Amino acid sequence: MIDPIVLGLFTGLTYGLLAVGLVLVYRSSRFLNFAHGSVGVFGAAVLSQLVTGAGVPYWLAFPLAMAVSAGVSALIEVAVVRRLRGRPGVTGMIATLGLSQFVLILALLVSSQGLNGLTFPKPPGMPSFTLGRTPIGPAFTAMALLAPLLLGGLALFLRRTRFGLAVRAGADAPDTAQLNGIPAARMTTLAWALAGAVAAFSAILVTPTQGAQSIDTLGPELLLRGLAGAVAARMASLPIAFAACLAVGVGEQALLSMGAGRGGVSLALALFILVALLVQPQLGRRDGEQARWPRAVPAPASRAGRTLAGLALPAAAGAAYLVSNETASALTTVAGFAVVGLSVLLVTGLAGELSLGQFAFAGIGAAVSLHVAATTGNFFTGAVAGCAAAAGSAVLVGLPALRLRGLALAATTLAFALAAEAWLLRLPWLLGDGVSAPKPVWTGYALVLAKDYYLFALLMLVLALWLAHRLRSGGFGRVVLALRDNEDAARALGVPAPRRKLQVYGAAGALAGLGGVVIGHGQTQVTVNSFPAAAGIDVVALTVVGGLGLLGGSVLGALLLVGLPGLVELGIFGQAALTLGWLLVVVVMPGGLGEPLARLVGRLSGQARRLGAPVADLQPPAPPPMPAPDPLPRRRPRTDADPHPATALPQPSAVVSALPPSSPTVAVTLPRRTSPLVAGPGPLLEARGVARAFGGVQAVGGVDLAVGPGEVVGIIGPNGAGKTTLFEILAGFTRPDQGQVAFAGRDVTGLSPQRRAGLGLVRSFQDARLFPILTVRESLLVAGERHAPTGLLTAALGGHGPQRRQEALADNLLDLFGLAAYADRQVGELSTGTRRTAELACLLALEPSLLLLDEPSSGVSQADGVALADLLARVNRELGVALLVIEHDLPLLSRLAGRMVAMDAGRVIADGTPDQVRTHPAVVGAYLGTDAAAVHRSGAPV
Ligand SMILES: Nc1ncnc2c1ncn2[C@@H]1O[C@H](COP(=O)(O)OP(=O)(O)OP(=O)(O)O)[C@@H](O)[C@H]1O
Repeated sequence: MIDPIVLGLFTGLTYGLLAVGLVLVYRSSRFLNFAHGSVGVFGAAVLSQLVTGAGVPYWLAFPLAMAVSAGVSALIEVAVVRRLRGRPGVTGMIATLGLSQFVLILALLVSSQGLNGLTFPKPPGMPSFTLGRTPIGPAFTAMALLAPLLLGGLALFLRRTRFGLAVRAGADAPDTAQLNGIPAARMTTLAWALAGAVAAFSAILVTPTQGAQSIDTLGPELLLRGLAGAVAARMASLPIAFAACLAVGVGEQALLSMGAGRGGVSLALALFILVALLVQPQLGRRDGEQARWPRAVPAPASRAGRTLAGLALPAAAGAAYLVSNETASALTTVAGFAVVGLSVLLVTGLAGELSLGQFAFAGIGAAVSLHVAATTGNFFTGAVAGCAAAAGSAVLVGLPALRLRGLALAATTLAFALAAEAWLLRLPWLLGDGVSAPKPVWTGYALVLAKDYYLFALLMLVLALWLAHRLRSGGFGRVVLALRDNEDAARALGVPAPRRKLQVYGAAGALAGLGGVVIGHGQTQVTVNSFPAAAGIDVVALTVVGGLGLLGGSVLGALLLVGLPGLVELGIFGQAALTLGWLLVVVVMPGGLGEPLARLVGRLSGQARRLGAPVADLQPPAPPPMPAPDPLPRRRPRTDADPHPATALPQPSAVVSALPPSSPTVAVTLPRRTSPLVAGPGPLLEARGVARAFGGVQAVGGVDLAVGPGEVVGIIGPNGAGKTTLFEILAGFTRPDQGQVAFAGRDVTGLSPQRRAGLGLVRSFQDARLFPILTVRESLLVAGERHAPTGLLTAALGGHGPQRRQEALADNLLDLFGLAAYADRQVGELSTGTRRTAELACLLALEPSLLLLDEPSSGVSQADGVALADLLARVNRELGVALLVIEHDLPLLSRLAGRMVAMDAGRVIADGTPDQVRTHPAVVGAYLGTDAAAVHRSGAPV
């Protein structure tokens, strides 16, 4: 037993150092650096070259190599990571995946004989001995002696020195650090440099312990072990990350000594990471990221892309008759990768998540298809079973993904991909030691020749393109985009987020399975090597390079990244150039290569059309007047020195709104309800003793509140009183620690926000962000999903029924709310006033019985605020909708509400008519300060 523990502790030291670097980088840049291990390997290659090539003494070469890795890591931060700021976190992770490959190739160029553990320099002067039965070599001894020194030094540096404190401050709160004169950007670079040096340290000492294994073992597998410790430490605490890695090392050796093999270890690691992530779901959040995703390629360009595809298809089919069988095989692989790439297009391009496991699903699809086809003698039954198995696996992996997002999903799927390669796919009922592949038979003709099979692969690619197009372009794609853009807003509009996400993962899994079928049946004998974990990274890379917003992107990417090396012998320099090329595309071309290409074709075909078009057709339609975009509203800061919170601050009058302040009641016609208002015994909404604490803060502490049918109730209270948290509880976004919420006589405490929205309990948001990249019309179509949902199958098969009903509803609302001029504007471009109008139109599309409105006047001009209040009053009067309104603007609220509730420190302190509440001593004391005059200045109700 002593042996695994000793060995485990030694290897754990290495993993621990990797984890320390990962945490440092994560804390400074908020994303997972997949290149971390490779940067260390590069340092090891430099050391090897210095010592064996240039004869530099080992202990001089050691710090030099660490310094080189520090420099490389810092360079990555400056040249790549910094440029990606403001882009979705997924892009950053993809870029570091590319960097990882590129730096590994550079390491091979530096140390051309590779990093063979047997020939790699060992630290001189370090003792060797035997512990139990375990021989401890000089590298292990150096690790045991130097790792604590390095860690101690790092801890002292971070805790005690001015630089170290600045690094931590810059990493934890960059904005505040910047305000305090700390150059946060430089500190981030320093954190990256430190991480790079630590990575080199561990790679230099671990390589001599790796026997004859190659550089690959220092890739994703080693990274995964460091990652396991890092996620156990919530990507935050360096000591916990290090300690967890020691445990990982011991666990790994224990499993190996029990004969679990590499597969068992990979499986255990995957489960460890999954559990570590699930018990701390805050890591799953997007870390406050409001990703700025580029809009999909505009319609004319994508039309041009389709024209291009229309021309390319006959050419690709014709190629079958011109090329050799060998080339046809290579092209078949391109088609297979392109099909798997389409699944990435759905998961990453549409849903905005990074899955590194798509190729593992392809492997599962292939394995099942091969077995079923062989058993039934029918290829098509096999293919369908393969796609279904891949879809099922994707849904299973996607289940935890409902809670894990961003970095967490990437980490889980990487772990899954590695476990699939090392264990799952090796199971005898999947690929085992290899399965022979039956060929499809087409009307009695077996597609045995590579050229024939290539044509079949092409057909499958067209089918996959058609399916992906259907899923992306209709209501289904729109809903998924809405979820990516603003999940809370989508759920508030009744979108069933978990079901929709599982559907995307499932559909993407089926496409990946189809790709696997194409690749698998194209070979004679299929082994795990046909579906390596690294291909999961390649397939993401090729889709991003081709263009995530473009259907043909994965085809273009596959041609370049799979076709080129498959058809031309590139050599190591060629590989390096190709990897650098795709990396550059990821960094500088957010739309990939496909977008400019499609635009070019669009321009050319536009010019061609213009040459033959009558002059009148060439006049572009006049654009609607463009409102000045204003920044998202911020909460009005309130301090003790601001005793007039009830007086609305004058807002910039330049804000153009769809609500003309002078005649709001004329401009908007309210939609008629098609469903009756819900009602039940007693009040419409009733909260009983609801409480919620965050850590030590009791945000809501036992609130009772009732709102009757058709009633308008205002909620006031100083900042931090717990108003928004109460709303979150009422709408279902936050679970109360105690208490119940009933709506229309039904206990809804356990219901999701979307279920409550479906019942008629609908909320708005303080920032009215809605869906920044969707247009106003598209947002209304998403709201229309409540009455006419788009089913997955309907979407895949191209049914238009729900779309037509949604369009009729959207057109009606656009007219009624005077929003027609903005229909095709992206919501993110609109002024706050217009956005609020659009949000209200979306909310009313749901035909609510009760609207929860969170500071509806925030960020709009005073005049627009008055107009908005009048409109809300009409919503209440004409439609019978009850309103519960949080508002700091007391005069505005007084126009609207017949009853007011005041909160302070999480409790209701007054409840009554506006007059009663405003003059209530507790309200005066808590909300307006002790100055009674302030109450009068704040505006008496009219
Ligand atoms: N997710 C959270 N995690 C930790 N603390 C939270 C969280 N949400 C709210 N709080 C804390 O709970 C308290 C109540 O916050 P809440 O936003 O509900 O107040 P509020 O009355 O809506 O304030 P405001 O007028 O500024 O919107 C505050 O101290 C806040 O910092």
